[in-house]
Amino acid sequence: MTSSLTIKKDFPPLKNDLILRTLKGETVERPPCWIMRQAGRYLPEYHEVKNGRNFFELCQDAELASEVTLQPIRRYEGLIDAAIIFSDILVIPQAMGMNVEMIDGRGPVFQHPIRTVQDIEDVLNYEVALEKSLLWAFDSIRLTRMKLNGEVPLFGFIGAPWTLLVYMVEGGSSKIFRFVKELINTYPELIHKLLNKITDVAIEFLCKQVVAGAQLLQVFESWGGELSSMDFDEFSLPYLKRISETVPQRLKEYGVEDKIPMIIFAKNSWYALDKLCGLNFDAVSLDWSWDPTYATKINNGRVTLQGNLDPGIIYGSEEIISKKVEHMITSFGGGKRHYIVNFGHGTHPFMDPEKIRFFLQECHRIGSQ
Ligand SMILES: Cc1c2[nH]c(c1CCC(=O)O)Cc1[nH]c(c(CCC(=O)O)c1C)Cc1[nH]c(c(CCC(=O)O)c1C)Cc1[nH]c(c(C)c1CCC(=O)O)C2
Repeated sequence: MTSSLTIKKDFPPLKNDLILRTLKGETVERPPCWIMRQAGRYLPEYHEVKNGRNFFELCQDAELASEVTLQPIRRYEGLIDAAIIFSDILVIPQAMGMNVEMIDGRGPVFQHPIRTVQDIEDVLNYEVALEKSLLWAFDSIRLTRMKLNGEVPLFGFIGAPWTLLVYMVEGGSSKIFRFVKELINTYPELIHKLLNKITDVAIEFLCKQVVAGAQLLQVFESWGGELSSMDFDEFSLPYLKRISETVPQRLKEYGVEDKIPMIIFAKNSWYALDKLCGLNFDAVSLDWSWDPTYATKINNGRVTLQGNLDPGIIYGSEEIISKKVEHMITSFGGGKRHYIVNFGHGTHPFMDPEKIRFFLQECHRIGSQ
């Protein structure tokens, strides 16, 4: 078995570095394009590979996970400028000793969610061994880098600490966030200890994904918008800040020479945009609640912006897709600098892959003008 600690230097040379150049702040020929959840259930070839398997079983099989990662890159040949490793944000809670299953039609389900002080203490006392529990993730990244053959760079990712806490406490998806709100408003100090531990694991996991071969990183704060502005400052922002500052330092200690770009996606956290642009991330990904012109003004050239059309446009007509792509790209300043095309959130299982192709083609056409 390969050791996850050694940096492999003989991956195939990168042929498309558009997204990396953009993230360095360079002026480029057109905006790079990728899509959150670009692999998965809307693709018939995904179901063929999944073939009734359990979701986490699929993630943990390097051969199959790398195949699924490559599917959108192959299908939309030349239209997508980055791959994202096929895995899930919930692998961190798993590595922290929690049992999570993915139930079809229901989403993630935790066997024993954190509900009491004792539950928190148990997780705090759990000894995390990433190289053992997530060895499959590093193997999967390494194999995917080989199979990508330098076509496009590969993203590693994590869920941000607050979003992971939500899942660990609610035990799955939620609408009212009753249990996590109860805990943060009853035992804030203990919750901070837990968020700090999740952050430590998240930092380590991001760095080890890079050591295994990830060339850029995205942090998903999908439940950011469930916090008030004041609570975001307390329960999300400090941990995002620590991740953005510590990962580059730790990577140097790991012997990684290249600067690894990092993107933060904090969904519905509109009140935090100015603060997010001031952290040490290279890009901020926006959901569709943002007017690109206003976001560009607030950013004021500090970072690259990514996003942000409502993925729901894919259910619409080609004429309207074109119109909205045009509006998006021009409002982000034409797309030749500091801009990456994406949706404001992930694809849905019901989307027509050919409509997504049309969207990507239009982004190329309009972004090249
Ligand atoms: C919140 C979150 C999760 N996982 C993720 C997030 C952050 C992004 C977001 O906000 O959507 C991140 C994620 N999940 C998945 C990826 C793989 C790479 C890619 O984007 O193509 C990524 C980057 C695969 C997946 N993760 C999941 C699937 C579907 C599982 C299946 O095939 O049955 C996939 C392809 C399952 C998952 N995973 C999660 C939920 C809530 C669910 C169930 C709901 C749903 O089905 O959308 C947690």
